[in-house]
Parts: sequence; C-alpha cells; structure tokens
Amino acid sequence: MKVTVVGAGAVGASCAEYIAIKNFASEVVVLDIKEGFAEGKAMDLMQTASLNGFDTKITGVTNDYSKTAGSDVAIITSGIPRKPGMTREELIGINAGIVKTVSSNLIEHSPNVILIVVSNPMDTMTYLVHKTTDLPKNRIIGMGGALDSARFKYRLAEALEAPISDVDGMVIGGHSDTGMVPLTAHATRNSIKVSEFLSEDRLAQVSEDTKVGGATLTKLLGTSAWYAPGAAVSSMVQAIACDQKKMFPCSAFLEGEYGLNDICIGVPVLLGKNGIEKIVKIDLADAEKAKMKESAEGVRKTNSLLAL
Ligand SMILES: NC(=O)C1=CN([C@@H]2O[C@H](COP(=O)(O)OP(=O)(O)OC[C@H]3O[C@@H](n4cnc5c(N)ncnc54)[C@H](O)[C@@H]3O)[C@@H](O)[C@H]2O)C=CC1
Ligand SMILES: O=C([O-])CC(=O)C(=O)O
Repeated sequence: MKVTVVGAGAVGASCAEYIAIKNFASEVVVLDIKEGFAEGKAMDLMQTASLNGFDTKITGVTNDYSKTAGSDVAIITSGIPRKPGMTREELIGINAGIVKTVSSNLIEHSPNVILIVVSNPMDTMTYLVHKTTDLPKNRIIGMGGALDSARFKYRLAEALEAPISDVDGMVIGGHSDTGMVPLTAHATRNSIKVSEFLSEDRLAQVSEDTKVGGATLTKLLGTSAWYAPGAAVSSMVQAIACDQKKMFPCSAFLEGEYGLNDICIGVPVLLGKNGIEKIVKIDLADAEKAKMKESAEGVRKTNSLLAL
C-alpha cells in the first residue's frame, strides 16, 4: 500500500507519523509546496523508525507529483489552518484553490486513488473534489466525524469519570462549530445508554464541548490541532488498507440518504478496500433529524461560496 500525504505541516506530518507507526503501509510519500520542508519532515520521521519499530518507508518531495504515482490512498491536508477566533468556513477563499489543484494533480498521477480530504472547511472541500474531478463517490472521503467522535468519547469519559475504552459514541453532521450532531441518545457505557448515568444538562454540556472541540484547541494552541486529526486519518487509512469494513462517520456524497441530496456531510459509512463501501442508515430521533437538517443548511451555505 502506497499512501501520499499532501501538506507536510502539523496535520500532514502527524498523519504520516501515525500511519508509519501502525506499520500497515509499505510507503508514505509526503509532498509540500515549501522547498525542502517535506524532505525534512520525512527524514526526521525516518529517524524514528528504529526507535518506534516500523518498516514503512517515508519520503518527502517538493511539489513533484511524479513521485506520488500509483498511490492507493492520498490525504489532502494542504492549506491554511484557522487562528483563534476564526471559523473553519473563513478558510474557504485560500483553501478551495489549493484543494482543487492538489486533487487534480493527485488523480493525474494516480487514477485509482482513494482521496481523503482534511483541509477545511472540510465538507465543502470534499464537495469541491466531487464537483471538479471524475472520481466515483466511493473514492472521495472527508475526514471530520472520526475526529469529532473521538472528542465526543473523550468528553463522555470525562463526564462519566470512566475510562475512554468503556465509552462508545458517534458524531454526524457537518464538521463545524455549530453543525456537529453528537448522537447523545445513542452513546453508551458498556452497552448501557449514558443517559442512565448523566443528567440531561450534563449531556448537553458534553455535546457543546464536543462541538467546539476544534475551537477550544485552536484557542489554546494558537493554531488548530494535529495529533487527534492525524490519528483519526491513520485509522481510516488502515481500515481501507486492511479492508476492515470498519464504521466511521465520514463526509460522503449523499443521493437521498438521510433525506439529503447533492451534499457532502458526515454520516456513518463502512470503510474498506474500495473506500466508502456502504453508507449506513440509522434511525434518528426527531430532534436529531432536525439538527441534521439544520447542519446541512449550514454546509450548503458554505458550498454556495464555491465558484463552481
Ligand atoms: N478535517 C479535520 O478534522 C481537520 C482539518 N484541519 C485542516 O487541515 C489543514 C492543514 O492544517 P495544518 O497542518 O495545521 O496546517 P499547516 O500550516 O501546519 O500545514 C499546511 C501545509 O500545507 C502546505 N501547502 C500549502 N499549499 C500547498 C500546495 N498547493 N501544495 C502542497 N502543500 C501546500 C503548506 O506549505 C503547509 O506546510 C487546515 O486547513 C486545517 O484547517 C486540521 C485539523 C483537523
Ligand atoms: O478546528 C480546526 O480548525 C481544525 C479542525 O477541523 C479540528 O481540529 O477539528
């Protein structure tokens, strides 16, 4: 399995590191536009190989897409991150142009590639790739829900005073401060609904903390997060590489599922060797359906800013 990571910044390097440490890919190519930057990150990461015990070969290149040829999976992390006080949607002006060029270059050299879009505003960037390339919909996947669900589980464990491994839960909807839909009614501790242990108010707080998870970290760090985003991407790539048919909420192109059409937004999917193998339909409560509808309206508003 050959994986390309475009963008050798904070998130791109974290993706490359976790993919290598998990040791399922033979090769990771990191590409950046900044002269020598990807080469430096790749060399630094390779010098952890004997310490961390992996055999994945990581190489870095400056904007040379011929080195990415034959990639099975490519991850797009190129673009600017937000600063404290900004929304993800404000990044569209610069990132749309970058994502459009990068996806077209990747596909030119790897026509069978599965693309994972990370750059923000992620649902809109995923939609942009759908609209501007010929890739089938199962091979264009937006990463947001896997990360948001990990943050949801972190906040649930905190509220429950439980180990995170006791907790399960999922976040669907748009990857934005207001658009995420944490499925609190479905979340469990050891198969028991968390509502048995937590008050409605505490659950509402968990939900709110989850939704502003990225903004909270951006305020603390001065730029957005990278460890959990890299870990989330690496788990998705592993599910594809090892044909796991594992369920993650991902931004997928919808044609009627969840009552939505012509939009990329977070829904549960099964990831395997073909990318999105299936969009999983679950019964939502009326309140969750209403939140999903509102979330879709927010994503559509951002999509309307694209010059398509
Ligand atoms: N979907 C998600 O859950 C998450 C999305 N993000 C997004 O990921 C993106 C990257 O974030 P960071 O890594 O923190 O930013 P960063 O600034 O550390 O890295 C971005 C890298 O992209 C490179 N780049 C810019 N234009 C390029 C081009 N045309 N070709 C190749 N490389 C190019 C830059 O040189 C830089 O090294 C941001 O848009 C951020 O908002 C970040 C975290 C989670
Ligand atoms: O918050 C941001 O801008 C980056 C991101 O998408 C996240 O960490 O969830």
